[in-house]
Parts: sequence; structure tokens; C-alpha cells
Amino acid sequence: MATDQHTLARLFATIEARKGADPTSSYTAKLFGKGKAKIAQKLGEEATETVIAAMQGDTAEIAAESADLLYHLLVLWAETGVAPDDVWAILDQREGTSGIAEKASRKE
Ligand SMILES: N=c1c2ncn([C@@H]3O[C@H](COP(=O)(O)OP(=O)(O)OP(=O)(O)O)[C@@H](O)[C@H]3O)c2ncn1[C@@H]1O[C@H](COP(=O)(O)O)[C@@H](O)[C@H]1O
Repeated sequence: MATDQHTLARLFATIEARKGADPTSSYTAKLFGKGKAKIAQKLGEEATETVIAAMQGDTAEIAAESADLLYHLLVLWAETGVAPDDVWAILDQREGTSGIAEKASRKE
């Protein structure tokens, strides 16, 4: 199966199911226990590590850090009540609209 939205949807369901789980056996439950600020901090750290991997030109490390980044982003969505489908809908709405054209339309 292609690794795409289906993978992210399954991961998000797993993350949601970890709410209230044992934090000694679930990293996700431990993160939920630490709260939004800590989850956001971890997301920022993983983003920075992805940037560092990119600057080092290490393709395998970029992929690994990107996986960490996506996982922590989904934990943040779960914590803040964002539904993945809402994000996919925004991306779908934007499909076919150039970012340059979209930015120009905002300046009018
Ligand atoms: N995809 C992931 C995933 N990606 C990264 N991580 C964890 O994210 C952490 C990031 O590493 P760090 O060294 O930055 O974290 P840390 O030092 O432990 O954290 P802090 O001390 O900074 O709080 C590691 O513990 C990784 O194991 C993940 N943990 C879980 N998942 C998925 O979530 C599912 C549920 O996991 P549990 O909640 O642990 O059961 C798993 O089956 C996986 O599918």
C-alpha cells in the first residue's frame, strides 16, 4: 500500500486511542500527559532536526526526522481537536491553485 493519507489516518486513530492509556507503556500517552506546550515544543524540535538533516544532505535522516515530525504533528492535532479530514479538505481546496497566484490574490 502506498504510504499516504491512509498511513496518517491509521496513525491518527492509534494516537487518539492512546488518550487515557498508561504513560509508562505508551509514549503518546506520556506526551498527552505533559500537555499542549510540551507537544508543541517536541514538534518544533523535530522540525529543527529535519532542517538540520536537510542541510547535511542526509536523505535517509531527512526521511526519519520527517516521520518523527509527522507523528508529533498528529499528536498536536489530537491534543487540539483538529480532524485530519479538515486538513486534507484545505489541501484539496488548494489543489491546482499556484501558491504564487494565491499570494498575489491576498495582496489585492
Ligand atoms: N510514529 C511514532 C513515533 N515516532 C517517533 N516516536 C517517538 O518519539 C520520540 C522522539 O524521540 P526523542 O528522543 O526526541 O524523545 P524523548 O527524548 O523520549 O522525549 P523528551 O524526553 O524530549 O520528552 C521517541 O521516543 C520515539 O519513539 C513515536 N512514537 C510512536 N509512534 C507511533 O505511535 C504508536 C503508538 O505509540 P505508543 O504511544 O508509544 O504506544 C506507535 O505504534 C507508532 O505507530
